[in-house]
Amino acid sequence: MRKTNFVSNSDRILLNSVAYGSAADPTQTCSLSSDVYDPSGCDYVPEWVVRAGPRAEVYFDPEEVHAAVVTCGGLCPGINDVIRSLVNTLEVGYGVKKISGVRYGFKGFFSGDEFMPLNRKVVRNIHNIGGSALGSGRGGGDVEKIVESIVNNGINMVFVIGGNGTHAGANAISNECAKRGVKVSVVGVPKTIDNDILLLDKTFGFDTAVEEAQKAIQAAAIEAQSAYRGVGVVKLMGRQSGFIAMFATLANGQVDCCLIPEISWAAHGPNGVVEYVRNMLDAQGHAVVVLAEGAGQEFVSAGGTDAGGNPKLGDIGQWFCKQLKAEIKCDVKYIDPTYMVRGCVANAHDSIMCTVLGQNAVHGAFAGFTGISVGSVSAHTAFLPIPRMIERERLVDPDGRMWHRTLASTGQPDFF
Ligand SMILES: Nc1ncnc2c1ncn2[C@@H]1O[C@H](COP(=O)(O)OP(=O)(O)OP(=O)(O)O)[C@@H](O)[C@H]1O
Ligand SMILES: O=P(O)(O)OC[C@H]1O[C@](O)(CO)[C@@H](O)[C@@H]1O
Ligand SMILES: [Mg+2]
Repeated sequence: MRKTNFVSNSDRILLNSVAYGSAADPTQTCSLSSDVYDPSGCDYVPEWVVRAGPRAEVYFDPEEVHAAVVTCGGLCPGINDVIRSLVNTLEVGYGVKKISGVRYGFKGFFSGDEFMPLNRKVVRNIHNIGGSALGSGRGGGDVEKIVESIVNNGINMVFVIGGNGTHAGANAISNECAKRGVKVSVVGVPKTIDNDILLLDKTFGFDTAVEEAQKAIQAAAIEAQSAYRGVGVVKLMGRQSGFIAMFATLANGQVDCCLIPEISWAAHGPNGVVEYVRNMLDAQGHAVVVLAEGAGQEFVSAGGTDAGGNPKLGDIGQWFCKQLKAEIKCDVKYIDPTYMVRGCVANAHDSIMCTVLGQNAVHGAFAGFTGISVGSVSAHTAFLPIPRMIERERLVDPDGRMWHRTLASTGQPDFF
């Protein structure tokens, strides 16, 4: 480690960088109006978070470190970039020799699958392929068994790459280790194409997913414009948060209607989306609709949860196309790119972000932090307390400026 540019534990990053933020501002100290951000009416946001970076004093002797890396939940462009950055920083930056990759999510701690030995050579080119070199998975969040594995394998650093659920698991592991007096640093790296983690500027992979989604929307627009009364319908990922749909809609600029989980809408009736599409067809001859997969679940959800405890979704895209075909004369082309927006290599922006996050996660562990995650806050990299980040999913603010920009682009009305 070159002994330059050390960061002090007292260095802070301002979380709320806007003075007198409006009530709909997600980073404001107390939210009084938006029931999306805070049903109780007052959403406390700490003023500062700790600045990430290397510390002059480190808590661990690199010779004695056994680091484990695990990736959980759905895939996201850039996971391999993070793994690569973690390994490079551990090995080259600090001289760690023992790094283990845990296979297929949390259950890899106790499934009997061998850990994958990781070193600079193994990870050299993994960022050139999508997915997770370790395998990812849902389920297996058995904290007792995980901590037993940590103890039995002499692991003292755990890097957990995952979303809200994974971070809840990471926090529980950190707490259980503390309870048992096991000295382990558990550090998260937020991974979600949905961009649904509180307090962060943006999560890695989101940008790439939005970019990939452009291909689907562009194709839908071309199909719609080339057909007689053509309607292009695109369903994009976004379980509870509509960030991908909103950003992809804004970036594309040809979308007539964007439907997201945060905003309820009527399909039928004079103010419904079907009627709106009919009007668009009459007026301009074609229409393009983008739906987040979590939108309109009240019409299609059969209930139930997946192995990670996430709600199982009904197919709103298919359902919506069926309504269109039943009610109006039109030629519907439905595009559901599903996993294509996340099963790909990270773009340059995300790749760099992943490198920065991975490096700082290692700095955090060596500084002796545990139960923290690392993320971009006000354009700086910060260490954040996991519980505060996962109080709930981050959602699109229906009163926020980005959604209003989207409405200005599509020209859509309220659908109720
Ligand atoms: N409170 C918890 N304690 C222990 N483990 C948990 C907890 N919550 C979730 N987990 C574990 O974390 C795993 C990953 O969570 P989940 O499947 O929700 O993915 P995620 O990290 O939220 O990513 P994605 O954004 O893809 O959903 C779960 O499968 C579960 O095993
Ligand atoms: O089919 P899987 O792998 O469970 O993941 C699907 C979910 O994962 C996400 O991509 C989040 O990671 C959601 O947008 C989506 O609903
Ligand atoms: Mg989840």
